[in-house]
Amino acid sequence: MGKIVVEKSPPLKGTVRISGAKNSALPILAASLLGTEDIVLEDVPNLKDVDVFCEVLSLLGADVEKYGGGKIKINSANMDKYETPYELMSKMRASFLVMGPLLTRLGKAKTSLPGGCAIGTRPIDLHLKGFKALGAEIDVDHGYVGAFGDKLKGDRIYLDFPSVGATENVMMAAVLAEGETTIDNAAMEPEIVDLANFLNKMGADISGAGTSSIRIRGVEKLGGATHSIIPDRIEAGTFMVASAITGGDIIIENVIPSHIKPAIAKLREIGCEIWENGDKIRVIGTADRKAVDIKTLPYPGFPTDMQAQFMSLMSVTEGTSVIIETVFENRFMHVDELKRMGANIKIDGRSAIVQGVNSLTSAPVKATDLRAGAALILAGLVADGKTTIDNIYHIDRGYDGIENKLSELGAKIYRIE
Ligand SMILES: CC(=O)N[C@H]1[C@@H](OP(=O)(O)OP(=O)(O)OC[C@H]2O[C@@H](n3ccc(=O)[nH]c3=O)[C@H](O)[C@@H]2O)O[C@H](CO)[C@@H](O)[C@@H]1O
Ligand SMILES: C=C(OP(=O)(O)O)C(=O)O
Repeated sequence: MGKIVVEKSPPLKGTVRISGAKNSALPILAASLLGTEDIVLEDVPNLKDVDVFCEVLSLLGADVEKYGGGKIKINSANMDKYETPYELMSKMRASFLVMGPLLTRLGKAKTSLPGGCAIGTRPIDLHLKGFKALGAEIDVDHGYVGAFGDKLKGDRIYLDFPSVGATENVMMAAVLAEGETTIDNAAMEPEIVDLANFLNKMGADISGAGTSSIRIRGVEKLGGATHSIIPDRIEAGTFMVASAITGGDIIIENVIPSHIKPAIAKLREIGCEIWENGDKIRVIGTADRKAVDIKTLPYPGFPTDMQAQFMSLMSVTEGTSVIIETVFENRFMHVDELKRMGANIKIDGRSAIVQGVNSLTSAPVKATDLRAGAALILAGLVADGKTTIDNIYHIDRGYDGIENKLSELGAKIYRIE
């Protein structure tokens, strides 16, 4: 596995096109197990996570054909396996999203327990609570979790936290259950809406996605669909910060501005100029930035997946910023790496107190998780010298050609073996 090298770069200029959203593509790939006819997905991002998910689908017996250019055809008519092995599960937590579809379509599902990761323990209790409410028996044994139930029955389910994954898994399990299911305190992320739209195209009957109460009326079977994945709001936000941190002037294409409102609002508070025009956003950075405070929250609050990138920006913004992480209990792994580059950050429980410094210096650093990796790239764009980033497989999980896209905007970034 190579490394990414980032050198201090000029202000970024030009236009960048955002890829389809990882966090939509993965649940939609899982949902493709529910249909018995051809499914054609467009604008699927070219990511390691998508490759692994396609491997999982093939292993379960689905036919998966990749055409390039973000187009994938899936047919799950002959899907007959119900077990996902540890080897694939350990590569990507989101593969747990096959549980709901397998359970409701085959009456059984078994996968290895996902375990914790760098950003937190990430339990699955809410997913299991939902499956149980639909009538499934849950069995946890030898590191595997099984869910069994020949005919699921709709029910009213309250999620103690608006978990994105639990909302998706339970919604997918409920589409073929008998009767009506309501998910209360559901997650409201745009990716939930994209998944519901896709399922409805396949013949499901879901209403209320995008609100905190989702109603699913069970149907007998689902067919095929053609669907374009929505743009990745986190990739868009990352490029917005890249323009802000370098004092650049870039146009970001293929973005839905209403999906990324908190990042737009914060960048405006910081002093950047932002223009929204249809599916484009222009971000003009400035050296004269103001410190701001940030608190991550479920959608429509400030996304936890943008916290690390804003931490890099606040590290080189005069004044004191307080960043509070409320979604994951351990999502500050990037702090030590940024400190190695000269950032002045103190952690106090779930808060990071960032005292802006005039400049960062390059250092060999490690991407501890996906967004931490993005934050280090952003810091590298303004640090003196050459920053070498290791463990870049995290970055490849979720960014489609990030170094090519940044290079085209004038950044000095490349990969070495
Ligand atoms: C593939 C995908 O879409 N990943 C996103 C998804 O992850 P994911 O779906 O894993 O995130 P969740 O919304 O489920 O997790 C949010 C919080 O709920 C907790 N929790 C979750 C499930 C559960 O059964 N019990 C429980 O306590 C988690 O530990 C975490 O503290 O939403 C996160 C929160 O926006 C994003 O950071 C991830 O990028
Ligand atoms: C945490 C993330 O993803 P995942 O849930 O796939 O680990 C992310 O996209 O920042």
